[in-house]
Amino acid sequence: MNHLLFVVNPISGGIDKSDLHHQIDGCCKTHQAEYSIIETKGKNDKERIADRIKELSPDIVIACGGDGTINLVANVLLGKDNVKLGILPLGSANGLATELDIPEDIEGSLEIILAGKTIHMDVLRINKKYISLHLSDIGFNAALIKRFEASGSRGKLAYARHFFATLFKKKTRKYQFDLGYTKFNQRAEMVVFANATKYGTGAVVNPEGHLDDGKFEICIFKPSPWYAMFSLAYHFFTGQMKRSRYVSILSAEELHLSTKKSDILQIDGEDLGEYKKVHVQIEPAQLHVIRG
Ligand SMILES: Nc1ncnc2c1ncn2[C@@H]1O[C@H](COP(=O)(O)OP(=O)(O)OP(=O)(O)O)[C@@H](O)[C@H]1O
Repeated sequence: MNHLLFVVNPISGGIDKSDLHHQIDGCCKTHQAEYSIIETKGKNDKERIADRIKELSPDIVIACGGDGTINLVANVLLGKDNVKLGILPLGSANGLATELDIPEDIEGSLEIILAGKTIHMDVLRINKKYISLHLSDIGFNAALIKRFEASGSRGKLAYARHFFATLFKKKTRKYQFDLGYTKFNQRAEMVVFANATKYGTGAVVNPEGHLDDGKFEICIFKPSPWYAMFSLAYHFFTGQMKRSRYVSILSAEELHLSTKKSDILQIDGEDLGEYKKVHVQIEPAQLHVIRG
């Protein structure tokens, strides 16, 4: 019999989870699966989850929350091929769940978890410390995330307002790219380090990305006039970013990126502060992840 360990973030997405335990109980009974539940506290969670895994030896650990909760659980499961990572998307954006075709309804995602279709997913190691499972970037989008988070606002309208405010103040930086076999300089508004293909909004930044190909993509957004946002939006939402004259996409296994003036870095939706140097390295097949 499978043992499932649910890691529930009680505050993610601002979603009421009062019925979640009941739904988990119903679904696990139907599928004759044993289960345990642990709630995150926002402090020492990695250690508490690792202790529970040691104690229970679960077959699947399910991150119930947003991308931050998935990143937390993934950190504990790295390199453990015998424990699968499941996702119950209960965050505000749920970018990785969308990428893995996991629906946002609880019953639907539990069905997928119990069906057990998996991939061996790569992760990006950033500055030898953080892991990125989905999409990380330096520049425009990270500044937008920081601005939006600091405002404390929610919803699409507020997001659009902050998008335009960031757009009209956008900066460019001269970056040095060192991929080992080649080095070059390029001025850019944003550089994306992409394991996945699209943001939680559905905007496809990296149309040819794969979570399990042993590579990541560097998507370089070159300086553009403000009105280029119309053609960029078209390419984002039709999955044709490779055709944009303002964007270059390169495949890589390792990148040393540097700039003279620091800029904001975000990893899987979390603002990490400002950096002048970013080192990105692919770590292939680190997570055994359940997909739809
Ligand atoms: N019990 C808790 N109380 C307060 N904060 C918590 C608690 N448990 C986890 N956290 C915090 O929740 C954040 C992660 O939230 P997560 O990203 O999963 O959801 P979200 O932000 O609502 O969704 P998304 O990132 O997809 O927009 C982390 O910053 C973590 O420290």
